[in-house]
Amino acid sequence: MTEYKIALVGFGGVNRGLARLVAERNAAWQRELGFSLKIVGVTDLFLGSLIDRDGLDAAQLADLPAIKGAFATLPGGTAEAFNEAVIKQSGADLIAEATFTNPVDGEPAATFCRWALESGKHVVTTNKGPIALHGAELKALARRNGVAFEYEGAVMSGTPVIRMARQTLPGAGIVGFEGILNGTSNYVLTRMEEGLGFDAAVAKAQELGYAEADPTADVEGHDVRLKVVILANELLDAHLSVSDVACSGISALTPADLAQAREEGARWKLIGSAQRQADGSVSARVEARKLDLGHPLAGITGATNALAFNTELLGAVTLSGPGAGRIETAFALLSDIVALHATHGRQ
Ligand SMILES: NC(=O)c1ccc[n+]([C@@H]2O[C@H](COP(=O)([O-])OP(=O)(O)OC[C@H]3O[C@@H](n4cnc5c(N)ncnc54)[C@H](O)[C@@H]3O)[C@@H](O)[C@H]2O)c1
Ligand SMILES: N[C@@H](CCO)C(=O)O
Repeated sequence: MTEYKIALVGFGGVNRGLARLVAERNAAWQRELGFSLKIVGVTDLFLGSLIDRDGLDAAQLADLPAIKGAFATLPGGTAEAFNEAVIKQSGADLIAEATFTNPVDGEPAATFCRWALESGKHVVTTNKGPIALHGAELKALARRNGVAFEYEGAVMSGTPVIRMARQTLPGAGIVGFEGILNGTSNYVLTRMEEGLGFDAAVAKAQELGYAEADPTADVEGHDVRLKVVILANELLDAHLSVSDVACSGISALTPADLAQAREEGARWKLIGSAQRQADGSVSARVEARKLDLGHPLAGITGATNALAFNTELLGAVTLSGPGAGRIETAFALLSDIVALHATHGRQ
């Protein structure tokens, strides 16, 4: 039986969700997955940090009030976030990185990943910044250090889009994709169609844990742009940078635009897409599109995401599932740990 010692970096919705899952399901994981998790460290800019090599109480962590410096109220805790110490000195062999996505340079999350990988620790992350902006470097660093770097949750939360394509579509000839890749903006469009105002719908998405720390990234398409870069580079072997992807969002759409679309038998959706061109290059974009109601993506509502792969042998292969949410995204971290257990668990 394997016990992974895990440190949580960033303790917002996602890693708190993981702590909740550890509290409730560790015993079942031992039986069903062949491993359990022991949380030995946790650090957060707002809450502080805490290390216990013998293991922290996951239920107590999950229930901790979200007040500034809250870790200082627990034995051995501090109000300061000692990120480097938690990553390097907590005795963890696995780091779950879930701090804010920085769409400009991926920092400081990319540095957290480097610290962990250089110290021979596996990394699982839901943070799009390090992967979209430093993915090749971090994957190479993981390989050099003989550890895993997994990031399934960065694109469609718990819905296994990267692994599904990598494991089941080789040979099918993926030549492009288009999809709804942001739960918040799809939720906002759905609620606006029901009559809620834009600001109220964004506030509700924040309350439900779907939105980025700055929801501008959701509604202006910046979040989808990072996901399109990740998918195109992973699955189309593109070498795209964020600046290669033209991007616009949904903030200019009014209730009247949505109502007009309904009268025309259509719906507005924020679509991220990429396509291999005849010369072998890959072009990609993010934009609001008015889709006929018969389009497979037109019926995707709320925080659900969907992605249609365009393949040479199968035509369109479409996957849909939750695109955001605390527990849903914590599951993505678990799925990454299952994957690394399969590849590195017996070393
Ligand atoms: N919530 C979702 O549905 C979802 C889905 C997929 C991916 N993601 C990504 O996962 C990550 C975490 O999401 P979340 O919903 O938990 O976000 P969140 O805003 O709830 O939590 C992030 C936490 O990170 C902490 N943090 C920020 N900078 C830090 C730093 N420098 N050092 C230590 N702690 C720091 C913050 O204090 C906060 O508590 C984000 O990158 C997000 O884009 C979220
Ligand atoms: N804010 C993102 C989280 C998932 O990456 C969304 O709403 O899709």
